[in-house]
Amino acid sequence: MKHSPIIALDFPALDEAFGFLDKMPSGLWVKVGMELYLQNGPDIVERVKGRGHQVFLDLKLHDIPNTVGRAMEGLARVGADMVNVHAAGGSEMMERALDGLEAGTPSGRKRPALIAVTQLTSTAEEQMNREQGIPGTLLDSVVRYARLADEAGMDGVVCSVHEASAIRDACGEDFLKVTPGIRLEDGDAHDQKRISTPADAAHAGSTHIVVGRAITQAADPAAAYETVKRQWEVG
Ligand SMILES: O=C(O)c1cc(=O)[nH]c(=O)n1[C@@H]1O[C@H](COP(=O)(O)O)[C@@H](O)[C@H]1O
Repeated sequence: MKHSPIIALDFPALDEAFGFLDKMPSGLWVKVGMELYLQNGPDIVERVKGRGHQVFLDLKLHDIPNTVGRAMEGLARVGADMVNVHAAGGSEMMERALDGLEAGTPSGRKRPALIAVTQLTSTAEEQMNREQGIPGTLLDSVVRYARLADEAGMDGVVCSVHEASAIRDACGEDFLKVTPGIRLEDGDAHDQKRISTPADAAHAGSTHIVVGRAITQAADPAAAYETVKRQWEVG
C-alpha cells in the first residue's frame, strides 16, 4: 500500500489555502511550508489538522546542532506528522534534531517522522558542481547524504525520483524516499530540475510523492488529484 500523495499547500494566504481545501476530499496528507507557516504561525498546523488532514511541516531546518535540536523540541509540540531538516547540516545536527523531537513529543502522541533533504529537486548536477563545489554526480551526492541521514537515525530522505532506487539499494525498503518534483505528462517544470511523473515514482521505489502546482494550479484540482493518485497507485 503506497502512502497517499502529499499535496504542497503553497499558498500566500490562509484563506486561499482553505479555499483550495474546500474543493478537495477529506482525509488528505498536505504539506505546510515556509510560505504559510511564517505568516500564520504554529496554529496553522492544528487548524489544518482540525479539517481532518495530516500534515507534513516542511521547514527544512539547517543550523548548528544545538539550535536545531532546541527548535525541534518546540516543533514537536506543534502537532505535525512529519518534519524535516537539511542533511547538509551534518550528522550531529540530524542526531540533535531527533533528540529534540523525541524530548518534545508529548506523551501519548506519536513522534513525527523526521526526514532529511538531500539535494533539492531544483538543483541540477552542473549547478551543484559549480555552486556548491561538490564534484562528481548528483546521484552520488544524494546517496551519500541518504547514508549519512540513515546513520544519524533519520526515518528517510527527500530526494528526486531519479535517485529513489539507488537509495533503496543503499538504505533499504523501509527508509522513506519522499519525492517532490512530480509533474503529470508534459507538465511545466517551473523551477524544478529533476522532475518525474507519479507512475515513474511508483516504479522507482518512492515511498511518498509531494505534488504542488500540478494539483493546486490545475483548472480542476480535485480531478488533478485523482489523476495523480490513480497513476501513483497503478504505477
Ligand atoms: O522538502 C520538500 O518538500 C521539497 C524538497 C525538494 O527537494 N524539492 C521540493 O520541491 N520540495 C517541496 O515540494 C513542493 C514542490 O512543489 P511543486 O513543484 O509545485 O510540485 C514545494 O512545496 C517544495 O518546497
